[in-house]
Amino acid sequence: MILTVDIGNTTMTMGLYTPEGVLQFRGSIKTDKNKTRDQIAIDLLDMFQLYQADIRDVTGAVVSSVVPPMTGAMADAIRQLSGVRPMIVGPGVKTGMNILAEVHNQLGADIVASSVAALQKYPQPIIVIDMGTATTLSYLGESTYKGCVIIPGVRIAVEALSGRAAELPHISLEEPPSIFGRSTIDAMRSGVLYGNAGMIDSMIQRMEEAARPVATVVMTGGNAALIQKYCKREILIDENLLLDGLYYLYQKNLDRRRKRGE
Ligand SMILES: Nc1ncnc2c1ncn2[C@@H]1O[C@H](COP(=O)(O)OP(=O)(O)O)[C@@H](O)[C@H]1O
Ligand SMILES: CC(C)(COP(=O)(O)O)[C@@H](O)C(=O)NCCC(=O)O
Ligand SMILES: [K+]
Repeated sequence: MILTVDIGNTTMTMGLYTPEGVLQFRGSIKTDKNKTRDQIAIDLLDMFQLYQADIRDVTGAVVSSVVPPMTGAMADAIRQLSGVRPMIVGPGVKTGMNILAEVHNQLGADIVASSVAALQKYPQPIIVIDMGTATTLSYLGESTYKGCVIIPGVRIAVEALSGRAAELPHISLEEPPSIFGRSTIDAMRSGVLYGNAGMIDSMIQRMEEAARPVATVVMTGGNAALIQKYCKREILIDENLLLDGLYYLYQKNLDRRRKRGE
């Protein structure tokens, strides 16, 4: 079994794949930079117990992280529990994808993983949208990562607004009765939901104008379902995109790791 783990700024998501690539379970736990290695190990054990799987069946593991202080602790915890040394997505990992980036290792490991998965799963050119802590849109064509945009995420934008405007409350993101807010809360909900959806539609259009029209727009991340339903463009939702990418990266690098005796 192959364990895949993505450490994002809000959640750590874990998935267990069979060697053939069938996802057995996917679970997530809140990201917390202050956790010790032991606490992370307990989180892993809990997740396996919850989904009635045995961590000793893990024969390979792969981790992507955009939270550097947690990467080493997660790798250590996986090694302690399964005896497997995880592959860390970063310099030295073969992606099979040409990356047009000025500083190669600056590109987030999560963006690398979901781009690899999108190229494997969908017709090109592709725009991959990750609605996580940050909202990112990446443009892929000719098996090449051509660049991305990074935008404040849906939740952090609305939290910043509530935090900085004395009369604006913290709100839950539910559908307002109409685009015209007639209470403060509905006005904020309308602004956040339709505003983010409109921004996504417009960014897709601008990226297509700057490159070529795309064959696929695919969205993932914790806020994907919330925003996709208000977008005018047809957008696929793929909740497993990032973890699938980690599984593919693991498979692509298997021979290389074997040769190095890892
Ligand atoms: N069940 C959920 N668990 C965690 N975050 C969620 C959930 N549903 C929606 N969200 C929202 O999704 C965002 C986090 O998305 P996620 O893809 O986990 O981010 P990251 O990859 O940055 O950790 C947050 O803005 C959060 O408000
Ligand atoms: C853009 C991100 C903050 C998104 O993180 P997330 O919302 O998934 O937690 C992350 O991919 C990151 O830190 N990237 C490094 C900078 C770059 O990709 O260019
Ligand atoms: K995540």
